[in-house]
Amino acid sequence: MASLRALRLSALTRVNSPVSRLVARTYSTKWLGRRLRCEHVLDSRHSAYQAAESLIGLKERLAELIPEKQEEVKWVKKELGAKVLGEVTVDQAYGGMRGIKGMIWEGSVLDADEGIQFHGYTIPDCQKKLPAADGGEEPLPEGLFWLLVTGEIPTKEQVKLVSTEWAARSALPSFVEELIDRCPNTLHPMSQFALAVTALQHESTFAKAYAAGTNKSKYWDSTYEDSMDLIAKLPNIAGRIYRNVFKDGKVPTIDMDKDYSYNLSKLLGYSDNKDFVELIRLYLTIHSDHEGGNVSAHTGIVSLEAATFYVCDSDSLFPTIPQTHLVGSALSDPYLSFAAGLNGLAGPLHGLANQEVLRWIIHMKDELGSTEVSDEQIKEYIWKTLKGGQVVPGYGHAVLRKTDPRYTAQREFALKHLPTDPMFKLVSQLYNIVPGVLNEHGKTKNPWPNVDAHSGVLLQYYGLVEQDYYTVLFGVSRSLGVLAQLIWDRALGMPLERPKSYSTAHIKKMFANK
Ligand SMILES: CC(=O)SCCNC(=O)CCNC(=O)[C@H](O)C(C)(C)COP(=O)(O)OP(=O)(O)OC[C@H]1O[C@@H](n2cnc3c(N)ncnc32)[C@H](O)[C@@H]1OP(=O)(O)O
Ligand SMILES: O=C([O-])CC(=O)C(=O)O
Repeated sequence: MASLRALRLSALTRVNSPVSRLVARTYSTKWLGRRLRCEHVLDSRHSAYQAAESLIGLKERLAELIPEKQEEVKWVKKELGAKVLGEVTVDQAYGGMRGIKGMIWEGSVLDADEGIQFHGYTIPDCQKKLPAADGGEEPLPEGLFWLLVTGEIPTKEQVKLVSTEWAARSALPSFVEELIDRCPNTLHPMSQFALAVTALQHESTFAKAYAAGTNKSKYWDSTYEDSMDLIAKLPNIAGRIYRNVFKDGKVPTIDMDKDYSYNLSKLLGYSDNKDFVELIRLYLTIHSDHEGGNVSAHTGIVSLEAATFYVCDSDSLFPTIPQTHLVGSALSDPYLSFAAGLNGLAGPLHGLANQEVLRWIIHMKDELGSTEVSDEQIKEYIWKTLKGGQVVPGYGHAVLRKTDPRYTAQREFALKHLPTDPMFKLVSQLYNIVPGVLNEHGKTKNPWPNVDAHSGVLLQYYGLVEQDYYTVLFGVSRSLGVLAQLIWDRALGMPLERPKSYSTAHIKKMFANK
């Protein structure tokens, strides 16, 4: 067996292209010795890798881009470093730092009216340009990850390489499987998710490289390796949690020939339904990244550029961006950083809103006795929520001021695949009513729906009805955005984040005579 393996490896290595070297290295150092499953991969993939000989793989392309980007950033800092990005008021310091421009995030930029753009590509652009699976229409999230990392639209073959590599890296260490299996079913799936990701830190290439005294110019390499491993392992973590908490605890195996979304669907138990798999491809693409200031991104992984801020009405410098724990900037490895981000995503004002939305709608349906309800009944239900001092989940946004294009993409999916579903009709009815009520209420700056207002109704249509699980899927997707950025943070040598904070007493003192 060993000599057969060695033969196959040397055959791969003889194909002297960057891609085959990458694949050979991946198998030889990480997987081959450990997983018999890789035997099958080598058998079935060998010819594919030879055919892919002329392809540039993701890591090779990244390595080409890093020096260019480093030069670009050097130029921007030299030429534009003294420019002022904005002012900071005391209100903003108390107000969750809304509107403060204090971070660099390469993968995406959010426009209040247009929504998210990934390296300038809108969601409809991505749906048109990113490769889809054979027979499918929705973009493959592998392609979106490529776009986030490189700023370029990959070819179908390049996307296939990423799918293959993620499948090959997907196995979990047995102690992580056992850890998940030992969680009580009553522990929220998001807590199990963060726990498992933290435990995977045991495998961190970055942590080992750092401990071994690696030169910091090489940090991006081990950060890339960890990020690819971590993303690859998420379906096995997410699937295991779902099967343990809600099903029979039996976890299907990854199919080495299939794409990431198919495999996630398979591990959940829904891959027989091709429309569900398409939904997951869309879901993982659109939830991936939302620039740098959202809670999951800036908790876990952030890069702060040295911008200058002033307090309005004051000549005293106020360089304060009092943020929470910006774990990645402390050179915590990708596992620790992403686990921190997941804990932020698990909050009901952020990613947990998707479970809250479906719960709120089901509660409304139960209270009103049917999905056939009048607009007046819905209005009353919304007012009851507001008068109870609660938020209407799925509506409002810290930055967006129009309907979230991620909502629109999911609505279009529903119009195509489940136009007559009673719950979808209810979601559509809410879309026509909630903004008016929120406007009348008069507090919310953005009365329009966000991404979470739609995702649950799609998942429940295909039988994935366990709302408490939904944010785990969001977390799997968010890994793509935040880890792409973390790789760049290390490639660009972004510093430890440490903004300034003040106490209320200090602020009063600062402005006592002004
Ligand atoms: C993937 C995502 O994270 S998308 C967001 C998911 N979260 C939700 O859907 C939860 C419901 N929405 C909200 O709570 C908010 O709109 C947030 C948290 C998303 C944004 O918060 P903010 O930027 O503070 O919103 P905004 O500036 O409009 O808030 C002003 C007031 O309106 C209230 N408000 C905002 N949205 C809503 C809402 N959907 N229902 C009721 N009240 C709301 C705020 O609670 C705030 O009240 P306060 O002055 O008593 O504190
Ligand atoms: O941008 C935000 O603040 C919240 C959000 O929609 C996301 O993170 O996807």
